[in-house]
Amino acid sequence: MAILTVNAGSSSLKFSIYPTQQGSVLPSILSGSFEGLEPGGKTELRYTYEGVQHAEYFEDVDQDPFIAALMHLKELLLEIKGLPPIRAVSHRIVHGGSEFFQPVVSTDAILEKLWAMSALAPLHQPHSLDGVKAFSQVFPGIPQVLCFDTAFHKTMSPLETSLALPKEITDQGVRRYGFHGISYQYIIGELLESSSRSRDRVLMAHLGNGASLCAAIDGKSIATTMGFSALDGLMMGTRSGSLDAGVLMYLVERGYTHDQLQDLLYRKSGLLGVSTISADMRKLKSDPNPLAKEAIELFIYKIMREGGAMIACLGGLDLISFSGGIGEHDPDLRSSVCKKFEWLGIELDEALNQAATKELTLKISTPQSAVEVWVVPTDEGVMTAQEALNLLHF
Ligand SMILES: Nc1ncnc2c1ncn2[C@@H]1O[C@H](COP(=O)(O)OP(=O)(O)O)[C@@H](O)[C@H]1O
Ligand SMILES: CC(=O)OP(=O)(O)O
Ligand SMILES: [Mg+2]
Repeated sequence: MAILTVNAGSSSLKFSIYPTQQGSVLPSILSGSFEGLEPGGKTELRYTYEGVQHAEYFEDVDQDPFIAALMHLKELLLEIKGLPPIRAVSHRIVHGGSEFFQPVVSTDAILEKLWAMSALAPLHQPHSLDGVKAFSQVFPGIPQVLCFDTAFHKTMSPLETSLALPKEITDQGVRRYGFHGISYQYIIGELLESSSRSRDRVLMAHLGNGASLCAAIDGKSIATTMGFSALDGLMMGTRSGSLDAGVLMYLVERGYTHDQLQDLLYRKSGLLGVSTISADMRKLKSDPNPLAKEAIELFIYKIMREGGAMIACLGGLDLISFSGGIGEHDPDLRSSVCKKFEWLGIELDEALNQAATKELTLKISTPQSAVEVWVVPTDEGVMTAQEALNLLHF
């Protein structure tokens, strides 16, 4: 028996199949991702099955690229012979709102409530829910488990989640929620196994296409940079991060519609908007255009600025970790961020930093560093598989 996990990120669709045995999740036998899921773009499917890597490229001009990717995944799973029977599909769902803080088995009533939250995470929620619908059709009668990114942050205090708005607005559920929770739950689990300082004042940085920071004490989230929606906090691949609401009023006065604002803030800002070149850190690093450098500098500056607030919430810092596509693969970025926090007594072992690979959770600070620095390759897949198994007990 096995669990299929599906993670619809903002720029990618990741999937894995994990066999299970006597209540345990075994290492994945098939895993892969669709990248470049932008309208009109070229989609790249990479997957590994039984240790062999495969790559395919395709263009779907007439369809939403996420829907096209879901269709390809469906075909791939039907094509590959010898896969163990899928007993559950477990989905990462970005927004659970004020109601869903535990994994649940999907029902029509739950899906309807989650659809209503799409405007709060427009790059994710519709894709995830389309995924649930698609896989209910491919695997009829198989439970579809929904795991929420917001759930990990349920331990945040009312002070942290409150917004200084009139009560009639906050009573509607307008508050800070926080995201990347499935990733943070995995990261803190790795840190708890690896470091004696992981119960102290910990700052986790999830830096992918979407990016956020989470402050944790005793393994629990106490503050995070994303808020009501997945727009808040750090600068991201195509999202602005924290923004003075006065800018929105200025743009509305100049005729911007809701859809134009959504497109501007979620899809055209961040690294892409500032650089005018790309949302992909790899491309920006190799581009001589000064705007690419400017975008990277601003990305790092925002981590320092928001990180400072998180460290104040923690009352100091004992451990910082880097995860996500950028956090795991970019030693220069890690080094630049650590330099900004040198005043805390952080000392990076540059050789270890350069050597950190995607596969290993690794400490990259020197023994005398006042703050431990770790690279933790996050794994939202195994976390969602584990949650499904905990819920369904097979
Ligand atoms: N070697 C690398 N160096 C710098 N950045 C990288 C590298 N590999 C991947 N990335 C960055 O990781 C991002 C994707 O991160 P990921 O966490 O997979 O995204 P998502 O938010 O879609 O889950 C890419 O946009 C790219 O900028
Ligand atoms: C919440 C979020 O931004 O997720 P991702 O980084 O996967 O896009
Ligand atoms: Mg992601």
